[in-house]
Amino acid sequence: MSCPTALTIAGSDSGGGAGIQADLRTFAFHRVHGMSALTCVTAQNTVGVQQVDALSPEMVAAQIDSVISDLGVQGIKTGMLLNQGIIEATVRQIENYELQPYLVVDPVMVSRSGAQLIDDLAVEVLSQHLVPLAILVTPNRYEAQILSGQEINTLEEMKKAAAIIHEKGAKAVLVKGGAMPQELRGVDVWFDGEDWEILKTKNVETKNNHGTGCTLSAAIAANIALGNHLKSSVEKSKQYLTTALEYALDLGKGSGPVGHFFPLNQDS
Ligand SMILES: Nc1ncnc2c1ncn2[C@@H]1O[C@H](COP(=O)(O)OP(=O)(O)OP(=O)(O)O)[C@@H](O)[C@H]1O
Ligand SMILES: Cc1ncc(CO)c(N)n1
Repeated sequence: MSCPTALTIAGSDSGGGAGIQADLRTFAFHRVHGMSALTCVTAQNTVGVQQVDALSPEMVAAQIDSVISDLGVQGIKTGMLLNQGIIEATVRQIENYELQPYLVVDPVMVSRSGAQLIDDLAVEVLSQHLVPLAILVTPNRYEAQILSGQEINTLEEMKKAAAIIHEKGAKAVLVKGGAMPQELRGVDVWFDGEDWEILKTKNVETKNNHGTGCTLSAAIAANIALGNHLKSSVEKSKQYLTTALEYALDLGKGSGPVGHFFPLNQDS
């Protein structure tokens, strides 16, 4: 039996809510074979990130070599890339294997709780060298502020930031509204250079929202691997994420993980 494959280039979250753990669960939900190139290990839980250790850029590149040369790939997402060396290694491999048509970049820099997840130096390299290769880049409010150099408090400012980030070369941009004020929470702005779309779902009232961004970008990569067009991949993934958020798990003392396999949760 053949099966589409998707790759996450991202960090590990020991608490299982975000990072490769969320990505691989999301791939599995979509019946896509999940593969991973691990960039770093975080000691992390629902409350925060306690410690981080990086893998070497060579090891990140080697993992990408291993999976691409043997299994092939139809959808890719990047998550927490941590430092300049890892970002540069990722950029080289994307270019070597001409993986740009499959690449979704979640420019993980600052978590919604405000924790910095990437070195200062790395921000510039990510913005200048990785973002331009992507078919889609999915910044949250804070990341969009950094990438666009503008403050974002309103829907108009989300749209303006999306246009500025699009100028950097990404084919499309989705500015996510999870960290926006209440009335805009759950509202994301899509821009592909021609069309705008405001993706709006209800604001799900829950403190258990750990891994929303990872889950959304992994679902988009899975939908691309399944052969869906980019825009419809984004729309389907937004629906998936919203339901997963409604079935989020009340675990830990902080923000619990979203419920990736919500139909199973429903039965139990
Ligand atoms: N309370 C909410 N209700 C509905 N949708 C939400 C809510 N919070 C976040 N989302 C949605 O979750 C997705 C991820 O957005 P968010 O801004 O949380 O990303 P993020 O900060 O990268 O996530 P992470 O917590 O993984 O770092 C977006 O589609 C956003 O609209
Ligand atoms: C490993 C990892 N990747 C991404 C995020 C962003 O949510 C996180 N908290 N941890």
